[in-house]
Amino acid sequence: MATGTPDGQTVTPDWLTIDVSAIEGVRVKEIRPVATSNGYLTEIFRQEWDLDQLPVAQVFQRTMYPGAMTGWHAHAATLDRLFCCAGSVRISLFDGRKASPSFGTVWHKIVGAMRPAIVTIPPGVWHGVVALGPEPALLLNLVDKAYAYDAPDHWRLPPDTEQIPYRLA
Ligand SMILES: Cc1cn([C@H]2C[C@H](O)[C@@H](COP(=O)(O)OP(=O)(O)O[C@H]3O[C@H](C)C(=O)[C@H](O)[C@H]3O)O2)c(=O)[nH]c1=O
Repeated sequence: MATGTPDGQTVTPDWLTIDVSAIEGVRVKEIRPVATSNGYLTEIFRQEWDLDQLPVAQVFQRTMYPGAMTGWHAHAATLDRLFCCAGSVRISLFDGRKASPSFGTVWHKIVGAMRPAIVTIPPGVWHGVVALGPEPALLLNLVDKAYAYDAPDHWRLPPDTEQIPYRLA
């Protein structure tokens, strides 16, 4: 056999990814849909899951065409809680908080209708989302502070920025 590199472990025996807490404060809750006689029921968020202690101030839906991408963005004060309810997305994160133990870390999570999960992203963590696969992706965001139309808490970097060691594009 030619020399190669062996795969490392990526999932536990019950198929949970093993790199869940790579970035300080980022939480991932995998959710198992309940099969019913006429479809499925999937919970999205419960306070008692203890992902954070913050309110849900607004819920909005982001529709992404196949292949669409949001550039790198971060919030100074707002916590994002992302849930992909149709299609599939890759959420890429970069910890830009100098005081964080995971400062400088890049981490990715693929979620979607086949693998529901809610991902919480604290302020100061840069994120970019890419819609994967042939279907539009529907992303819900349950934020702790409602969007301010006149002064959005929304900071941006280009997808190929030198400041983050991962190219979204
Ligand atoms: C968040 C929001 C936006 N808008 C308007 C503002 C823009 O004209 C347009 C698109 O919003 P934005 O440029 O913020 O879209 P994205 O850059 O894709 O980012 C949004 O979707 C990704 C996945 C995130 O994680 C962000 O938190 C979220 O803001 O909708 C509103 O009218 N109300 C709102 O609540």
